[in-house]
Amino acid sequence: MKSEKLPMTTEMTGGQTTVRVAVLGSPRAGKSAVTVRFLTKRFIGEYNSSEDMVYRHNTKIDENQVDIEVMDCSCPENQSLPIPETLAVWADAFVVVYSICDRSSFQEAKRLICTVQKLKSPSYVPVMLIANKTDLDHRREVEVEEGQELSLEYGCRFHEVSAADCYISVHIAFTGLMKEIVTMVQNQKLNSLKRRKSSLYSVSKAIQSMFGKNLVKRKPSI
Ligand SMILES: Nc1nc2c(ncn2[C@@H]2O[C@H](COP(=O)(O)OP(=O)(O)OP(=O)(O)O)[C@@H](O)[C@H]2O)c(=O)[nH]1
Repeated sequence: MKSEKLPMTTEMTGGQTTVRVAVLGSPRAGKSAVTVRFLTKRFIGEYNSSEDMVYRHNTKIDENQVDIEVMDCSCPENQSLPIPETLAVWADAFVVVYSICDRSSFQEAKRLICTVQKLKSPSYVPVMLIANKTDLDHRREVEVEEGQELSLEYGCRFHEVSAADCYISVHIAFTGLMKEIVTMVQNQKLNSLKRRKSSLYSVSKAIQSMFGKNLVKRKPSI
């Protein structure tokens, strides 16, 4: 994962929201396939996977125009890399992908969820666990119940999908996550606005008590 020079803030300017999502998982779990399927509706069989890739996309979610940035994090074979702190700061949410045909990718998914939650602690971070390659059910090594249990344990979303076979399963999963992030970003903005108004009110009150003037006629509605 190469993530040293990342912009570090979630933005909401005017009606435009930017949400940033990092896609993590074992090598060959299908991170690129899932990401590209969501963003382009297409399944592309093979990707150059030695570099982190940031995809940008603009879409409408619940009447909000949203800029989505998705970082497809590369993962060298046979290595469990630490998650860079810059990536944890950059991302508003994480998608953790495993393959239902590869138990080790499921174990790695558990490690990754645990790590991102620790890195973001004590803040809540939306995490979505994606079990990919359901079209290969005959080679299944991880049962659907195991994915459900893991998601319950860590309080994250869970979807089984096939990037190869089914756009709609990928679309439903990602759209749900996007909606959650947009709502979170909007609530954060609303709360900081409320805090600003209430601190302005406190300053006015302090000035009023110092100078005895009736500077504050009524509490601003927030
Ligand atoms: N049958 C099947 N194959 C898939 C699916 N998704 C991805 N693949 C295949 O799995 C292999 C790995 O997919 P990638 O999307 O490159 O996986 P990745 O996690 O990005 O891999 P790295 O970048 O190497 O870590 C490719 O051969 C894909 O064609 C799927 O849903 N079903």
